[in-house]
Formats: sequence, C-alpha cells, structure tokens
Amino acid sequence: MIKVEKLTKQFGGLKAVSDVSFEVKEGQILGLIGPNGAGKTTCFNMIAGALPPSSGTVFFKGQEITGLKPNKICHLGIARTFQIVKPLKKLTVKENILVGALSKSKDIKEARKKAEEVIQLTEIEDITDLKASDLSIGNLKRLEMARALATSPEVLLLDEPLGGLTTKEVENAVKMTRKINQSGVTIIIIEHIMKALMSMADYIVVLQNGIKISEGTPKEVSADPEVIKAYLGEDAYA
Ligand SMILES: Nc1ncnc2c1ncn2[C@@H]1O[C@H](COP(=O)(O)OP(=O)(O)OP(=O)(O)O)[C@@H](O)[C@H]1O
Repeated sequence: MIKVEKLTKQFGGLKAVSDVSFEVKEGQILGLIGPNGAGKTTCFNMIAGALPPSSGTVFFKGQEITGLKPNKICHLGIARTFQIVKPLKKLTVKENILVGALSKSKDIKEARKKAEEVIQLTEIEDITDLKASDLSIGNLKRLEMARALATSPEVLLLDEPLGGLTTKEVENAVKMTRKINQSGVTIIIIEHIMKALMSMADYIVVLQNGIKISEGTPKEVSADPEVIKAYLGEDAYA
C-alpha cells in the first residue's frame, strides 16, 4: 500500500532520517517506534508531503508520490493526525468533521453524508455539538481521528494518538483504531505507549537516530537485543 525506499531527510548537518526503507501492506497496522528524536514524525512528514525528502522515494499503491503537496496526497487517499491536534477551535465537532469531508468532496450533500457516516463509525455522537475549544485532550484526539477519516482515506497516519490519554481513554482509542482498521483502512501509527502499540500492530519498524535498526512482528522486535538496548529497556515498556 505504502512503500518507502531509502528515504533520507537532512536538516543542515543533521540526518534526521537516513536511508530508511519499509512497506505497509493493505489492511495492516504498522507501528513506527523509536526514542525521542529518532525521525518518526519526519518520516510521516515526508510520506504526507509536508516535507520533501532530501533523497529516496515514496510509493502509494505502486505510484510514486515523492514530494507531492499535502492536499494532493490527501486527495489520493492518505490522511494524517498530528501529535499536537489542530482543530478549528470556534467550530463544533460536527462542523470540524464536515470541513474534513469538504476537503475531499465539494458537494455539500455528499460531504454531510460522509460526516454522518464518520460520526457513526467513530461513535462520537456524544460530543458533536460541543465547540472544539471546549474539548478535553481525549475528546480532541477522537475529533482528530474523525476529521482525518472524513477525507475517506485508504491509509491513515496516526502520530501519537494515545499521548496524554487516561488509561480508560487509551483502551477506547485502541478499540477504535482496530475498528477503523477492520473497516478497511490501512494504518501507520507512531506511539510511545508500547503495551498498547504491541497489542495493535501487525508489524513494527524501529528507528534510532534516523536509522532503521530493526523490523518484524511485535514479538520479534521485542526480543531483538538491539531494540531492547536502544528503546525497550526504557520505562516506556511498562
Ligand atoms: N524542521 C526541522 N528542522 C531542523 N531539525 C528538525 C526539524 N524537524 C525535526 N528535526 C530534528 O530531526 C530529528 C528527528 O525529529 P523527529 O521529530 O522526526 O523525531 P521523532 O522520532 O518523531 O521524535 P519524538 O518521539 O520526540 O516526536 C530531531 O533531532 C529533530 O530535532
């Protein structure tokens, strides 16, 4: 579904991402992990078109999309959520979701229908009339997911969707992520909460200092001494 080949991003003297290659197959949940500053968000930025790679290639369903603009990539079927959520604060949850739908279809009737579908899928009915500025972090993250889904993506890039959530909210977000995946959306997810991520992901790619140091199933990666040394030995693996 998405394949990156030798993806590299240089910021001045810093190689934030260095020759990274991986692939996510249709219907999979791929986890992208690594310590702070490993290059995970920079990878997302290059896939979603927010940053042009210094070198390397991004393919979506076999078509090269390297360096295309974010709105073009969104139109092709790749949506993303942000670590720091960015809703339109003065609008309600429902209006924010509608704005997401309108970025895909300019037909208001069609966009309304899509927004309703997404509201049902994400079970967000309880907060649709609240203003985005009045939402808790947990509800902001629910909105962020719904807004991305309103663009009818085939691939969803989730950047730390569980950050700042309570234990109960993490449980609900994990269930929702699985449900969205089962509805046919391929997912790449950056997450620091290892236990939750390992329970969702089919496959994991591990970055450290911009370099891919390991990949495999959650079981394989958790047992890789290189990964334990670099990352899983931290308190995060609680
Ligand atoms: N626009 C930029 N300009 C300069 N350096 C940057 C820029 N964006 C990221 N970096 C640097 O690139 C490296 C990788 O950052 P990135 O945000 O991709 O890491 P990350 O793995 O997502 O980290 P975290 O888990 O903390 O979010 C870091 O050293 C960061 O400071």
